Amino acid sequence: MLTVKNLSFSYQKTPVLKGISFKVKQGEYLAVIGESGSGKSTLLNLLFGEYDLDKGEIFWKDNQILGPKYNLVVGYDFMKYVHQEFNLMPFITVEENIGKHLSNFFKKEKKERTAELLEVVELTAFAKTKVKTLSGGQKQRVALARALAKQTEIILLDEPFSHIDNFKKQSLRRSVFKYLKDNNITCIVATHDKEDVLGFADNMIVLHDTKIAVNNTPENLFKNPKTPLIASFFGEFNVINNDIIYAHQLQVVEKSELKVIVTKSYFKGHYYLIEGDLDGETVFFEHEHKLKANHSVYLKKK
Ligand SMILES: Nc1ncnc2c1ncn2[C@@H]1O[C@H](COP(=O)(O)OP(=O)(O)OP(=O)(O)O)[C@@H](O)[C@H]1O
Repeated sequence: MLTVKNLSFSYQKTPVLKGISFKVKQGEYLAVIGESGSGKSTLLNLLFGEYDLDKGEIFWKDNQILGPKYNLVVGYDFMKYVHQEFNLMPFITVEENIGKHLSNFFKKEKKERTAELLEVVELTAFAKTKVKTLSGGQKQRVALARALAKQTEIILLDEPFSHIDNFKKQSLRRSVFKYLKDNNITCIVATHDKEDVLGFADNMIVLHDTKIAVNNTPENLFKNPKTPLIASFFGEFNVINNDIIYAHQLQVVEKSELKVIVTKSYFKGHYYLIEGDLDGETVFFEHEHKLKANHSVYLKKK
């Protein structure tokens, strides 16, 4: 269990995080979301022991995570951290980078483990390629595999798929999160992307204004977003009569009290996102066809 108790931290005078408390069980995945600058990376840095806390405590099982004031070397054997900068060795190959911290004493194990991780991050074809010639997304995958190479109990990932192209992203996510679950590795992921969360995370916390605004399952937060900030993480939404309504929850009907003048249709693949005007306010809803601008339609919540 990871236990964070009443954590507060500031780089200078202004507090970045205040009174943060949460728990993550072994093998669970906690997503940390929040607007840019809300302190997601700072929280991961603190969990890793990179800074000293102003207040509070962090424990992994019985081990207290302490900052540089108490530790000569930052980090613990049971924890790995993949930063936004990957810190790879550019002049050696992908497989050498992944196996960098694995003992040469167990050559066969090292080879097998490296091969397994190359498969997890879908880079088997690049095993012998020098890292300096890789793209940003490929480097990100090497960094992930390297962090997983040595047995770890907990892994911290900061925007882990941000550099990966859309062709690869979905299968890579499935592969990495499956690996983490299968190996009972606790994982804390800071992300802007709902696709990193939905279908994978056990819980998510939303950082806002130095605090945890909510801590709940993605499903509960999606179905019942208490604030526009939470709803905005999941998709386009409207506030109509103080009610938060996602664009996909509105349908066009013959007649209703919500008369909307269409302003624009955006092609989204299997549907169109329609922008309209409802008594001077912009409203978004989904529709299977493109709608003509300036036409009026009536909307109803599904
Ligand atoms: N090394 C630092 N020194 C001083 N202030 C910092 C430092 N790193 C971050 N900050 C400040 O702390 C606040 C939180 O930053 P942080 O990087 O944790 O946010 P974030 O939620 O991860 O943002 P993003 O989503 O843009 O990565 C910001 O106001 C930022 O300017």
